[in-house]
Amino acid sequence: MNLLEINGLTQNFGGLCALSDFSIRFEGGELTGLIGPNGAGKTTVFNLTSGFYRPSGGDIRFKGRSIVGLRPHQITGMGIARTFQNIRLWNDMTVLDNIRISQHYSMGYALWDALMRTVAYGRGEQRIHRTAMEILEALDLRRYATELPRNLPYGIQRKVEIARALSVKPSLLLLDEPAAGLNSADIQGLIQLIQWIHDTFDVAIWMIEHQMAVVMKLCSWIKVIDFGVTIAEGTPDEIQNNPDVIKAYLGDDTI
Ligand SMILES: Nc1ncnc2c1ncn2[C@@H]1O[C@H](COP(=O)(O)OP(=O)(O)OP(=O)(O)O)[C@@H](O)[C@H]1O
Repeated sequence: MNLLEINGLTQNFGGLCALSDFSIRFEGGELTGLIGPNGAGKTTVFNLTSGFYRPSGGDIRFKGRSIVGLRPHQITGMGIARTFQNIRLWNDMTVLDNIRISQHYSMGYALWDALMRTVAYGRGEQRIHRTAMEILEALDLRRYATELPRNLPYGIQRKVEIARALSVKPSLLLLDEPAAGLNSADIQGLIQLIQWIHDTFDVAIWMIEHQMAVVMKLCSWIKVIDFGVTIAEGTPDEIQNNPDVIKAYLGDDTI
């Protein structure tokens, strides 16, 4: 059984076909890239996979089950976590609370427990706190636990967002332009971090990225879309030398 299987995914927005007949498979453990020029439909693919949009056509199966029509939190609960192109942290909550809140889908207790502060509630909260601290420790973020995200450098905010996604122990992690807005030193750190996450956790990573150095360094397989249509897929070498890809990006120049 494939971890993720997308077949014939199509998304129309009014008269605009943002994505057409998109298919991909993950067996588990891959580090795969999704690239394409601005407006190609990349984030649409992630929004569909994570339940933010309901597709106009096609199917998305995760661990053998169709997830079309499920709510984002249900999909997260099944094991797909994501980050966003524009960082979406709760700026009035501490870093620790940002991580804790993302895990509440798996609390294992009902509203009643929360209202009555039952033993199950207490245990659930302790487990959430422990997991959050472990993930902060693992990503070397513990010192920021009590800080508000808005007071942190952009590169650290990115890392916190990745930590939050990882804290739900996903089997598939979607990273939407993780290098956006980072300086070159932060980008080197990000490359190392993503590689470390991939080597350390049992997680497949699917990444949208405009920074070719990041994609080419990290991904063993890359899919390219343009105007919602898949125009190429292959290894970094194959993609860099693919004339259709070069044309889509730069006309007649190289990437
Ligand atoms: N909710 C929406 N309503 C209408 N049009 C949308 C919506 N979301 C995306 N689009 C359109 O769909 C197309 C694909 O957008 P998408 O954000 O998926 O592209 P992208 O490849 O992620 O672009 P970028 O690299 O610039 O982030 C664009 O023309 C965009 O304007």
